[in-house]
Amino acid sequence: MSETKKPGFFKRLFGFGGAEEAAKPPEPEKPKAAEKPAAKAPAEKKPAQKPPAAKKPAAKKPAAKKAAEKKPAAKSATATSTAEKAPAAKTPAAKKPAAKKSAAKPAESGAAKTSAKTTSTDKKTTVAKEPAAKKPAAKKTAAKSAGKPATAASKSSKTPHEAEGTSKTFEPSAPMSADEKRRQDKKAADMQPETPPPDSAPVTAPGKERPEEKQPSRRKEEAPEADDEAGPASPRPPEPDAEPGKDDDKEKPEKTVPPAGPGPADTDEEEAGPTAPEPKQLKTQGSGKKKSWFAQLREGLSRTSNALSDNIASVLTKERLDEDTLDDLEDVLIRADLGVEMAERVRNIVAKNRYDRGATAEAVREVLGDEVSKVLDPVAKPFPPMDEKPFVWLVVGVNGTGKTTTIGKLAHRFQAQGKSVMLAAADTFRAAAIDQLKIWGDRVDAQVICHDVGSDPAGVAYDGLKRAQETNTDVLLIDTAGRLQNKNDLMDELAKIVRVVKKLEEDAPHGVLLVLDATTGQNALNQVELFQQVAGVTGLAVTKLDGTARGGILVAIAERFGLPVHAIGVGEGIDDLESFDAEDFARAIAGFGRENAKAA
Ligand SMILES: Nc1nc2c(ncn2[C@@H]2O[C@H](COP(=O)(O)OP(=O)(O)OP(=O)(O)O)[C@@H](O)[C@H]2O)c(=O)[nH]1
Repeated sequence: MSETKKPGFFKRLFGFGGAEEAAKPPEPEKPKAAEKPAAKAPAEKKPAQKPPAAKKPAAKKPAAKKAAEKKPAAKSATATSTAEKAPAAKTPAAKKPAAKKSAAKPAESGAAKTSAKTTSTDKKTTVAKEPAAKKPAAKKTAAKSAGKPATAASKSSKTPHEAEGTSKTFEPSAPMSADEKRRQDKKAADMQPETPPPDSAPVTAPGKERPEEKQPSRRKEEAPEADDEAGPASPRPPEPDAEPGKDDDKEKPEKTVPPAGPGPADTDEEEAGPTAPEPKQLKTQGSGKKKSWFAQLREGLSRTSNALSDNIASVLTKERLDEDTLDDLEDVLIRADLGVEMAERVRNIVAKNRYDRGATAEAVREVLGDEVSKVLDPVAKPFPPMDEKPFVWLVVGVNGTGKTTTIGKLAHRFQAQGKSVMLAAADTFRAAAIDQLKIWGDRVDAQVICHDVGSDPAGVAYDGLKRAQETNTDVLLIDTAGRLQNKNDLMDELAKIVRVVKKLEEDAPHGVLLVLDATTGQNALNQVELFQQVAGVTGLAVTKLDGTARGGILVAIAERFGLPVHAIGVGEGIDDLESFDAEDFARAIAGFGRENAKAA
């Protein structure tokens, strides 16, 4: 594979977020402190940390609790325009000879790639790749929302471009001589690598709000076996303004990767037609020295843990703990998205054990680490064995959370376990989404089943499963769109996919993986709730834990829903998907190094 740059490069080069970071409003939570010294296991380890485990936290501050739990008002679905009915002016992919492309060219334009794809099992189905050969491979508080990260309003009011702060053009202000002009042009050209081309799709933090988009023309196309289903798929609504995952709670853009793939804010892509996005810059597997898992996690969560550690230290200024200090501590924990239950528990333990003596920040972090670990331990579960063949994963989630990327990473991971993998592009909303999956298919050398943009997602899922059965493929990963206008549309679409695949395989889908973006903070809780209702989620993958200050949300999710967390995303690279280790995560978030680690 020829992924050229590591995605983390720009991130590390610019710090988290680069230009975007600079452009965003200051976060209250962070007096930027140097990273805490790692691995400081307190000498007197875990003093009497045996809290009455299920002890109901003191019934104090009910109002506060409510306030904190109150969800950031999910925006109501407001988009009004109706789906366009323009018949897609596409020509069904003609049967083309198999032209398996080298996966080593991710940088090729997707359009070119697309045209080179092998096609056609069925009329409209495009098989983007020959079957991949098996390759063993390699409350009062939230209340304090005033103090809450300057998230919401200020951010959401930004246009993508404002938020990105990236588009730079070079315009001479006055007529210039030819020489000057040449010099200017050269200068501009020299800067190009660091500056996204002005006409490239802006890449912003996923899930960001974007202006209303034009609906891609949608051809009515039904799943082959779905005609007797609940009628044609409801016409696609326009891009909603009010998706569960993209409102005020969204953390500021974490990063801007210069030439980037189809981020969620790629406003122009729909209109631009099926032009493949620039491939994301992936961390090439095996290239460079890969950090240990814990080091990567610790680094990724450093924003969360640094902010938390600093804030904990800042409230523990008195010699003795008093109620005010404990309240402040609780607030700090709630603001870190850890959840009210966790915050209260830690508060109570600290109060119980340390009240008369005062508490050090380190001791509090010890308590926190232990408690977080207890909550996460039961949900840290690897992927199931996937004995069924093909094992069908329906991958769901709000747009921009990292579904497609996670699918690519998973394909790579499953292949490394000796499984053959097929991908189905049932996110037919955007051409770019389909192309993005194809690019991933190329990278991991997996067959991609796709139809045209605007076609019926259930049809794609059906064809994907059929093809996976025919080719004896081990795992089928179905990408879906999460950009539906409202819950009913979402429910209809996902329900139809499920009905249709069940016609071929009664037990399918065998797993429903919800991909959550950790940077969305509390909104992730709403998303779990919604997708649990509409799709029966069986497990979670939590992405973008690298560089977010809101990693605590995973704890709140675990505490509230108890759903298995199969994997976490800690970067954009193909290898940046890790199994979830509760203790490692707990220690990283509490700002400790890992004892006995060969890590770091
Ligand atoms: N830093 C970081 N970025 C990630 C991670 N996972 C995905 N991304 C990036 O998030 C952006 C959105 O990812 P996608 O895979 O396109 O998300 P999606 O849910 O498929 O989006 P739609 O196709 O719009 O529904 C891309 O720029 C990814 O590279 C992660 O774990 N860490």
